[in-house]
Amino acid sequence: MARADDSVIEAADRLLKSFKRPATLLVAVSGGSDSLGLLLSLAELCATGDYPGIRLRACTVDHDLRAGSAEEAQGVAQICARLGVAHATRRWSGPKPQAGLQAAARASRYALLVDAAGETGADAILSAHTLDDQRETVAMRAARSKEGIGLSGMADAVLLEGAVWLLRPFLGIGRAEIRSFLQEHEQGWIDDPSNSNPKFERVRVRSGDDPRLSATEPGRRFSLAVRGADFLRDHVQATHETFTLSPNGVRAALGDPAAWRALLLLAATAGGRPHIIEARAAGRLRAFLASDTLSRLTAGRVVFDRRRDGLHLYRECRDVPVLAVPAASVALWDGRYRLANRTDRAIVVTASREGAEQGLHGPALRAASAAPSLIFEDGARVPDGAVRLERVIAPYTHFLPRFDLPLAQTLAALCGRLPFPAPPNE
Ligand SMILES: Nc1ncnc2c1ncn2[C@@H]1O[C@H](COP(=O)(O)OP(=O)(O)OP(=O)(O)O)[C@@H](O)[C@H]1O
Repeated sequence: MARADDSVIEAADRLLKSFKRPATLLVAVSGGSDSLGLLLSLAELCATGDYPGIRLRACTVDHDLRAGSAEEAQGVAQICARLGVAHATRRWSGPKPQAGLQAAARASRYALLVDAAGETGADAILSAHTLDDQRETVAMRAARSKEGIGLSGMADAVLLEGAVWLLRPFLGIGRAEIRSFLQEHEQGWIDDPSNSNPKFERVRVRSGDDPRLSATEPGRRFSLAVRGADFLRDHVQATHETFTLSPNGVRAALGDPAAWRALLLLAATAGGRPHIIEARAAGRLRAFLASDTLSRLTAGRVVFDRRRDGLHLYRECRDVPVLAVPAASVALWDGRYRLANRTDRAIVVTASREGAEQGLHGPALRAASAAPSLIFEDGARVPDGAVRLERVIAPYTHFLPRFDLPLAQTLAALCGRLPFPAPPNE
C-alpha cells in the first residue's frame, strides 16, 4: 500500500520541479494540518539540497477573530524557525462586518498575502487547499447552479490581483493523507473551531454524505477535456496574434460538445477574458458558423473572421487599455499578457499599430492592431530582453484541475508556452 508520505512528498516534489530557478515561494500557513503539511514537505525536500535556487518563505494571517489567534500565529513562527524558513505574520486590523464574515476574512487574507508576496519578491503564493476542499467547493457551486452545468472547482493556479500566482499543489490530495504525513513526522496542528461551526455552508457540506458531491462526474469531465485537447491540436494554428481554425475544425466544433467547449475557451484566451461568452452570445456564434457565410462576427471582445481558409479568431481592436508598468514590477495587460518589467523605468503598454509595417495583411493585419507595443514613458525604445512578456491563459481559472489539465496544457502550448507552472527544469 502506498504510504501517505509518498503522495504528499510527490506533490511537493512536482511543484518544486515545476519552477524556473531561482524562485521564491511564499507558503500561506494557517497552522492547520493542510498548510503545515505543505510547509513541512517543502522544507524537507529543500533541505536535501536537490532544489538549489528555491527559497521558501511563510506567512500567517492573524484574522484577529478569536482569542488566542495571535498565539497561534506565534506557534507557526516557531515551527518555521525550527525549519529554517523565514516567517511573517500579517494581522487583519480593519473593521469586521456582521454579515459575510468568512468572505470578508478571505478577501483580507488574500490581500495581505499578495502584499507579503510583493514584499519578499515571491514568485508565487502557495496555499494548501486539498481534494476535500475541492469536493466541497464543487458541491456548493452545484447547489447554486440552476442548470447543474458550468460546474468548476478551484483551479490549481490563479492570478491574484493581476500580479502574483496563487498555486494549490495539494488539490489532488486528501486531508487524511496529509494528517498521517504529519503524524509520521510527529508534527501537531491547530484545529480551527470555526471549521466545525454548522453556521457556515462549507462546514454543512463537509459534514454530510451530500448527494451533490457526485455531481462532478470526474471521469466524464476528463474525457471531454481530452477530446477538446485533441480538437485544438488537430484543427487550430496560432500565428501573429491570430488563432485559425480549419474549415474541418469548424464542422468538428459544431458537431461535438467537447470541441465546442474547447473553441469557447480558445476564444476567451484570444479575448483575454477569464470566462467563456454567455449562452446567448454562444448561440449567435453557433448560428453564424452553421450558416457558412464568409463574414465577421464579434463576441466577447473577439472577432470571428470567417474566410475561405477557415475561421480566424483575434482580439477586437476596440477598448484595448493603455497601461504603465512601474519599474521592476509585474502587471497583467488586457487580460492577455503578463509583463515583467525588469528595467528601472516605467514601461507603457499600448495596442500596436505596426502590422502594416511588418508586411502583414488580412486577418493577421487586423489582429496586429491589438498586439502589445512597449515603450518607455519618454518614448524611447525598450531593449530586447528588458521585459518578459507572456501570454496568459485566462480561462485557466475556469478549469477543474486534474480533469481539465490536458485541455489547459494544449491551449497553453498553442499560445507558445505553458501558462504556469512552467515546464520542469530538467
Ligand atoms: N490564517 C491564514 N494564514 C495563512 N494562510 C491561510 C490562513 N487561512 C488559510 N490559509 C491558506 O488557505 C488555505 C485554505 O484554507 P481554508 O480552507 O481555511 O480557506 P477557505 O477560506 O476555505 O478557502 P479559500 O481561501 O480558497 O476561500 C490553507 O491551506 C492555507 O494555505
